[in-house]
Amino acid sequence: MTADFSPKSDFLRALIERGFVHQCSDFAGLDEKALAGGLTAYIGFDCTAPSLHVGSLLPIMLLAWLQRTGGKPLPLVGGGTTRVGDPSGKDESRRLLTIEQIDANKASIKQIFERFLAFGDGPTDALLLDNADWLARLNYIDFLRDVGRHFSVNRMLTMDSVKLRLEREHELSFIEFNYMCLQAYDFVEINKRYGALLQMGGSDQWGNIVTGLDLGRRMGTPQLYALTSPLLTTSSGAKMGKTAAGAVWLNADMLSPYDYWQYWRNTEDADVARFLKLFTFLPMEEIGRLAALQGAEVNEAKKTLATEATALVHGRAAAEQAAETARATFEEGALALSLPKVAVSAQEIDAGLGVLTAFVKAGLVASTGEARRQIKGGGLRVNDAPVTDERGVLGEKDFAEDGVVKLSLGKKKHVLLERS
Ligand SMILES: Nc1ncnc2c1ncn2[C@@H]1O[C@H](COP(=O)(O)OP(=O)(O)OP(=O)(O)O)[C@@H](O)[C@H]1O
Ligand SMILES: N[C@@H](Cc1ccc(O)cc1)C(=O)O
Repeated sequence: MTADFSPKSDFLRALIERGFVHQCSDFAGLDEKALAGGLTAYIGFDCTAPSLHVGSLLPIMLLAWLQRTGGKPLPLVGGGTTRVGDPSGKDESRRLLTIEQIDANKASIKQIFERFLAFGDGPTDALLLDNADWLARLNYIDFLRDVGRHFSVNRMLTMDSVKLRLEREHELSFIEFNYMCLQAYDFVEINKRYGALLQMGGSDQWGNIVTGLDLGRRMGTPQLYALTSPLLTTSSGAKMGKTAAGAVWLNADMLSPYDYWQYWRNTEDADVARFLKLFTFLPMEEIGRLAALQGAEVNEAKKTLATEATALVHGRAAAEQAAETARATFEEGALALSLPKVAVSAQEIDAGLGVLTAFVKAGLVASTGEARRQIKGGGLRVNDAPVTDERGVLGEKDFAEDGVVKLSLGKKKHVLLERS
């Protein structure tokens, strides 16, 4: 769809070459607006959780690219729309959140935008909007008469968010059915208030966004534009942002910068180049060089991805700290595995290997008496934990996953007892 279009504007060029574009209502028209300068665009984020997750990074990066190429980004929190609940891409009705929950979520979501966008009063400075400012005050009858009359229910029934529920005979409540009207109205209102011509979002938002284009046409706005990004999955088909352990949150109090770094470090080989383009601002030439790395060197590219992506969300210092912790942990692990090993039979372990005997077997002390003396002086450790009980017994649990237990005398002498 984008293959035969060569953009003239820096904005669309960056978006297309980095893989951000799934659909656009009018490439040529939007390119012209972007080229003219001062393009204002908005993206909405509902406050359904206390933090955004890596799936929402894609829309945030769209806003960041707009600002970097001379446009004005308007991130919007859905203080109003979250009270209704978007059925797009959802098989089942959402649980309605209380207003207190929504406000708490909103407060903790907001901070993330400041990491990616420069806010202020200048022409390309970002402004944070909240649709509760206009939606919460709407009068039902006035809204139906002024706005509702422009919506065709026939057309609404053809939208994916509605059609999929109807086809599967899954419940779609009236409140959810209204959601697209509110998002469409937002677009018209944001055009009036801030001159936004473009709304972006993930591909699941297409129906809601083009409903806004339609409404704008009927309510006399200038031509509005829609652009969506692909909904990202990893090469193995998992939706980005969700892991078996839960979502990959952006707020540090919900996922530590170290775990966030590790998430990116564990990227599948086939995704590295794609993710470098989407989730870092590294120049394309640098990404080209990293993408060409082969074999074990791919790990270098993954580390760069992890550090750059973490720096954007948590700051450069936290990202470098995470990279350093990962390096140290890895090197200590490698070091441990190259320590001298002494075999102990499985029967001996299963019968209960006394801690004193274990240190004698390892050759770290000459006798159980010496072992006792060392314990009193705090000189012996098992798997880095000081031994305090001379009657202690080493069991299955002490032999870590790879079947070894690390015995240490003082700081420098280590032996691995290996189950054989
Ligand atoms: N994996 C993804 N790739 C691209 N965009 C995404 C992804 N996940 C979410 N988004 C986009 O981020 C915005 C917020 O999404 P939304 O509030 O639906 O969260 P969600 O995590 O997808 O929801 P849920 O997990 O409850 O199904 C939307 O514009 C959506 O299109
Ligand atoms: N519907 C969007 C959020 C949104 C809310 C209001 C808008 O005007 C635009 C977008 C989502 O669920 O992700």
